[in-house]
Amino acid sequence: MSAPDYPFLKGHGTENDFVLLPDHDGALHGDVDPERVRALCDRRAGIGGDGILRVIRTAAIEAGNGQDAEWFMDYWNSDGSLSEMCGNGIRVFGRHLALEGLVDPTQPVPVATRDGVKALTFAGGAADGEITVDMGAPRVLEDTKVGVSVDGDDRSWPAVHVDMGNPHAVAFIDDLTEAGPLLVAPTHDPAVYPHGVNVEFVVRRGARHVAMRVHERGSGETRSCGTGACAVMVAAALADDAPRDTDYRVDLPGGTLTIRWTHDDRILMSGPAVIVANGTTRL
Ligand SMILES: N[C@@H](CCC[C@H](N)C(=O)O)C(=O)O
Repeated sequence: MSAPDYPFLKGHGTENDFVLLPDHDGALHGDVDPERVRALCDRRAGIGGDGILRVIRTAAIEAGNGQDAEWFMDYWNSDGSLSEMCGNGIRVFGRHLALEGLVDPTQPVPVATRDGVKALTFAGGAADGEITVDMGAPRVLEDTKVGVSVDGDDRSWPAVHVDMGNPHAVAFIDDLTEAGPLLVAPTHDPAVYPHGVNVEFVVRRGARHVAMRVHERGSGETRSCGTGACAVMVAAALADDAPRDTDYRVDLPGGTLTIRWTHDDRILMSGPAVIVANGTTRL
């Protein structure tokens, strides 16, 4: 008997790339488990991606319990671990729902996640324009420290601890190359981050304009991280004593995101989201 063919799509948001698994009622794909996630995300033996977005109805997944949204973003990192939230992923997820006619892009679209419901607003139609996500309120916690080792030289920096539903450590540095190749996770205080942390390295580019690199928990260095860009904006706005409702431009290796911290303490993240392929997989 041949292996079943499962439907998948591939998409990205500022080159943070994902394999989408449409599994609307939780019955089509069988188990989505860490081993399968790693196989699908493998860039040589699989389809390749920084993570998996299972597209499932909130009613069909326990993590969706009590959330008021039809669709649940079941996000997995490429190493098979779960995360509470993915800022680029949720825009790609929304683009897919809109393209398939599963939601109405002329209205705000609620999407349930492990960090609660987020609302998506589409600037263009289903297929075009940026998508803005209301990411909710950031939590700024006590400062901490991160470090890397570059050619045997140990470097460390103070870091701002920002929780965007998932954990972040934001370090301001002088030059983005200072952080080295980021092939392994930067050192951090395990007492502060018992479940690991996403680490952002940031430089100033101008007024309300920064650039960053990120080492993501569970995925390694990626071309972009939406929650990371939000954490960076919060750290920069605090350092600048910026008034609320000011837009920051955040440049990442894979593109640009615009982030606003509103007067009512919400973070709005705007950026592109693209579906590039669909097909079937035996994985
Ligand atoms: N790339 C994502 C964040 C994905 C989750 C992260 N690696 C974690 O483990 O918290 C984004 O765009 O926010």
